Amino acid sequence: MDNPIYKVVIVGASGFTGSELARLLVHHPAVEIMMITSETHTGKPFSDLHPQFYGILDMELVSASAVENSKPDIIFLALPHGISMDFVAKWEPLGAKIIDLSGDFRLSSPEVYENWYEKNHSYPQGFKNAIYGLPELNADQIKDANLVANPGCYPTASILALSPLFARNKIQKGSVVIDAKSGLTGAGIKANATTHFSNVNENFKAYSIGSHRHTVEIEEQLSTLSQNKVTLQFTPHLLPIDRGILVTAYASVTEEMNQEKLDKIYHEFYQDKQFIRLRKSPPGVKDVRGSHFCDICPVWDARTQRVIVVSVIDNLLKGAASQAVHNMNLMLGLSESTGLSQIPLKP
Ligand SMILES: NC(=O)C1=CN([C@@H]2O[C@H](COP(=O)(O)OP(=O)(O)OC[C@H]3O[C@@H](n4cnc5c(N)ncnc54)[C@H](OP(=O)(O)O)[C@@H]3O)[C@@H](O)[C@H]2O)C=CC1
Ligand SMILES: CC(=O)N[C@@H](CCC(=O)OP(=O)(O)O)C(=O)O
Repeated sequence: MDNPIYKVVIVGASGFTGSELARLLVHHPAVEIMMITSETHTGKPFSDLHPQFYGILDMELVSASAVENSKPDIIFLALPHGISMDFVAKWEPLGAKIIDLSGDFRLSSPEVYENWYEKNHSYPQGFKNAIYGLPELNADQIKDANLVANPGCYPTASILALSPLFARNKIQKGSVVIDAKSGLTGAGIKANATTHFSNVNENFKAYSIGSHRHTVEIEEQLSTLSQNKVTLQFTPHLLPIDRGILVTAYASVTEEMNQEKLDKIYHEFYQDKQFIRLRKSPPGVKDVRGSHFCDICPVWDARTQRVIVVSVIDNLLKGAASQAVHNMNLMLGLSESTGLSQIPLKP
């Protein structure tokens, strides 16, 4: 018997992660893109907005209201936070599996969400079913999920950098500092004063010090992993590049450490994780650009007695779209790597 072809819908296809989803799904052997939506550009061919798809995906963009009668198997929500939640509330009864790329269902409760996102949550019931979609940590739960909260881009790079140490409770309480840098596509497709060329070009700056919403996402996941409440420092920076995140994480440890021991901890934790590449020298963002890889380099600094871990991802892929496809593969019982074999694009 032939393998089934699953029908997918991309909601918010006019944005950056929506178009990256389309790029991955066009050639995915187990799915067919049945619908792509936009409210602002309804009626236009997708390739008018994203000319790289000319002759490949010229399908017309339709309003999201068309989804209700379309019986999809998978719905990807590539919408801003605060918007996604209404679509989840409306579409959960349709029976399709939903993968939400926004932050609306990533946290432990509506109260935590409202505190960090400074807005009311319109669908608190959704938290009961949502599974945090980081395949390296939660694959078994993702397989059975109907609603997956795809992780944030900074949290993906940060959590993966530190998970092996937290899982074994090797980190000294209160010692973690995460210094993170992101390319501009992390801010979405709509231009604003911060992303204006002359404010970004040849510039480099920190933002949201002590208050970025990804802080609590990282803390919650590492708390669950270590079964201890984690509080950490997280500082994001805006890089004048298109895509890529580089995290440098610093921590003190609870026991005698050396490089060999550190390497062993990381190799054991990630031994069967095909998209984690442990590197001997610090990776750059171009080493993973356009791919689903997360490259990680853990270093022991004997002089300062600290662990320093560098990790890199492509924010639009491992930080968003390819992670969503990885989650879809798990939810559909497909091989995890289906459609995710892109080699990084360098230079
Ligand atoms: N960019 C990144 O690196 C990452 C993004 N994410 C998250 O993924 C989601 C999508 O991000 P990204 O693609 O960058 O965002 P973009 O801003 O590039 O695109 C979002 C799309 O959502 C649609 N949209 C906006 N408002 C509404 C609305 N009220 N109703 C319906 N549709 C709306 C818009 O399409 P239209 O106006 O055409 O309908 C827009 O193109 C966000 O939640 C983001 O936080 C997560 C990880 C990384
Ligand atoms: C460079 C940049 O602006 N990055 C975004 C985060 C990226 C993202 O989309 O995060 P969520 O999915 O959690 O919204 C920011 O700092 O707000």
